Amino acid sequence: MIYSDIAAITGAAGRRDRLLFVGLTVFSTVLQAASVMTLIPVLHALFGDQPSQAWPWVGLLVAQLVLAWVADGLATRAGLRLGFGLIDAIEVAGLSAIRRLDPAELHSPRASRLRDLISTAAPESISVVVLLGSPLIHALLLTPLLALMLLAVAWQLALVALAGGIAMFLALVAGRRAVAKSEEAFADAGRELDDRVLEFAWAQPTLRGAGVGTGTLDGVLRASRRRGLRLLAWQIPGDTLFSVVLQLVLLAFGATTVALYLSGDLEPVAAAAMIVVLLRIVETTGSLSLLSTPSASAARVLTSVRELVTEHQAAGDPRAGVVRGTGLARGLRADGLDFTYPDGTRALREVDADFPAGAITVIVGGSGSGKSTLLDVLSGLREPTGGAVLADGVPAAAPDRLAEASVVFQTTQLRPGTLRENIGAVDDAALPALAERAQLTELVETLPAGWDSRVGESANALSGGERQRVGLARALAKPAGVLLVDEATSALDAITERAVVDALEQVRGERTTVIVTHRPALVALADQVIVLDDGRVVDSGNVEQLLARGGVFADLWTRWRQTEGWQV
Ligand SMILES: Nc1ncnc2c1ncn2[C@@H]1O[C@H](COP(=O)(O)OP(=O)(O)OP(=O)(O)O)[C@@H](O)[C@H]1O
Repeated sequence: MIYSDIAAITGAAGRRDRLLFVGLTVFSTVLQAASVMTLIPVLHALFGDQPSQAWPWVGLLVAQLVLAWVADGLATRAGLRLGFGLIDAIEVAGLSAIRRLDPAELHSPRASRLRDLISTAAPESISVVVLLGSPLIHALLLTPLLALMLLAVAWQLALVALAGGIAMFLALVAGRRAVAKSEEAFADAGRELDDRVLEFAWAQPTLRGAGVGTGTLDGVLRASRRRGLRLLAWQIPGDTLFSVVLQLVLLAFGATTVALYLSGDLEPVAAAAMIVVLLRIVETTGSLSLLSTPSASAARVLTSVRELVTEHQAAGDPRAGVVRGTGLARGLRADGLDFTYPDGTRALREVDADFPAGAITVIVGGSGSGKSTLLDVLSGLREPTGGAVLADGVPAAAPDRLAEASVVFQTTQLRPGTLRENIGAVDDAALPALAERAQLTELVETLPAGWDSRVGESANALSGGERQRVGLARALAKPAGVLLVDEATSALDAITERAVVDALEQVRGERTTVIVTHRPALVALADQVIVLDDGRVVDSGNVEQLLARGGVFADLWTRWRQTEGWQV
C-alpha cells in the first residue's frame, strides 16, 4: 500500500529510483540472511580438524557484509531522491489545491489538512522512505529468507521459522488492532465523561435550586470507571499477545533444534549457529513491532498525499498551461450536472442545458440559485459531483475546460506589475484593437507610461470600472473558445456596462459566451436565457418567449426594471 502510494505520487519520473531502492534493499536483505547462514561453515571449520580452513568462509562473510552495506548505501541515495520527489509533489499539488480553495474554505478542516501536509508531511517524506522503508523491507523479508535457507540445514527448522514468523506477524497485527480499538473506545468514553461534566456544570443553578447534590455525576463517574476497566481488560491482551507468541516461537525453535541435535540430524556447530538465526528472527520481528505504528501513520499520510496529487493531476495546473486551448468556439452541453459543496449544500441538481457554439447564453436566477457554481463548473474551476460537461459532444475534463475558457469575474484582481503584464501574453500589435474592444484606449492614453504604467494596489490605483475593463481585456486576450462572464457589471458605471455589452456583441459567433447577470442591458444580448431556481433549470428560451410565458423570469425582469428605474 505504501509502495503503490509512493509510485502514484512520484509517477514515471520516480520509477528508476523506486526500482533501485526496492531492488537494492531486497538484495541487501538477501545478503544479510546469507551471511547468517555462512556462520555454519565458519563454525564448522573453526571447530573442525583444520581451523585455518575457516578463512575462505570468513572472507565470504566479510564480502557479504560489505556488499550489503554498499547496497544499503546506494539504496539510501535512491531513497533520498525519492523523498525529494515526494516533497516536490506534495508542495506542487498542495499549493495548487490551496490556490483552488474557495475563499470561504480557507479556514475549513480541508485547508488545515493541506497546511499540515505541506508543513509536516513534506519534510517527513524523506524519513518515510529512508528511515522507514528500508527497515520495513528488511524486517518483512528476513525471516522468510532465513526459513528458505534453513531448508538446506533441516526442513523442520525451516518450517518452524516460517510458521513462527507468520504467527508473530499476525499476533502483531491483531495486538495493534485490539490496542487501537480500545484506545478509540477510551477516547469516546473520555469525551462522554467530558460532556457529562460540562452538562453538570451548566445545570448547577437548577440542581442547587432543587437542592440536588453530586449524586447524578457520581453515577456517571462510576459508570465511566467500570467502562474504563472493561477496556483495560482488552488492552492488556492486545499488548501481551505478541510477546506470548514470540516466546512460544522461541520455545518451538529451541525444542526443534535440541530434538534434531539429540537425534543426530543436526551437527553441534549447526545447532550453535541456530542461536544466531534465532536472535536475528527475534530482532527483526521486534523491529517490526516498533515500526508498525510509524508505518501505519506514514501510510495514512501517503494516502492523503496521493489523493491530493491525483486531484491536482485531474484539475491540472492553470499556471502550467499543460493543456492548450484551441481558441475555437465549441458547443457546450451540461449533461445532468450535479454539484454538492463539501458542507453538503447541493448547488446544482441535474442541470441539463445546451450552450450552442458562438451563441450568447444568459443565466438568470435568484440569489443562491446556483448561477456562479454553474459557471465555475463550465469553466473547469470545479469538477461536477455528478454528470458531465461535453464540448462538441465529447466529455471535457477540467483541464480542457480551463484551457478553453476565459472568465470575467465579478471583481478583477490586479497583479502588481504593468498594465501590459496584467492583460497577459499578447502581441504589441494586437494591443490597440484589444484596448478599443474593452474601451481601455482612453485610460491607456492618460496613464503616465501607457501600457507600461504600473498598476495594482500600491501603484496607479484604477477605479472599479477601469479594473473591470482590464479584466475584460484580459479575458479577450486569451485565445479561448468559451467566454464566461460572472455578473461583471453588477455594481458598475454606465461606461463599463456599455464596454461589456459592446465587447460581447462583437464576440458573438466567435466564442461560446455564457453570462450570469441581472442587468437588462446584458440580458437583452441573449440568444437564449436559462432560468435557474434552487439549482435546477426551471425555464429556458429567448427573452420574448420567457416574458410571454410569465413565471420566474418575468418576475425577475419586472423587479430589475423597477430597480433600474429607481436607481436612475
Ligand atoms: N463555497 C461554498 N460552500 C458551501 N456552499 C456554497 C459555497 N458557495 C456557494 N454555496 C451555496 O451554493 C448555493 C448556490 O450558490 P451560487 O453562488 O452558485 O448561487 P448564485 O446563484 O450565484 O448566487 P448569488 O447570485 O447570490 O451569487 C447557495 O445555496 C450557496 O449558499
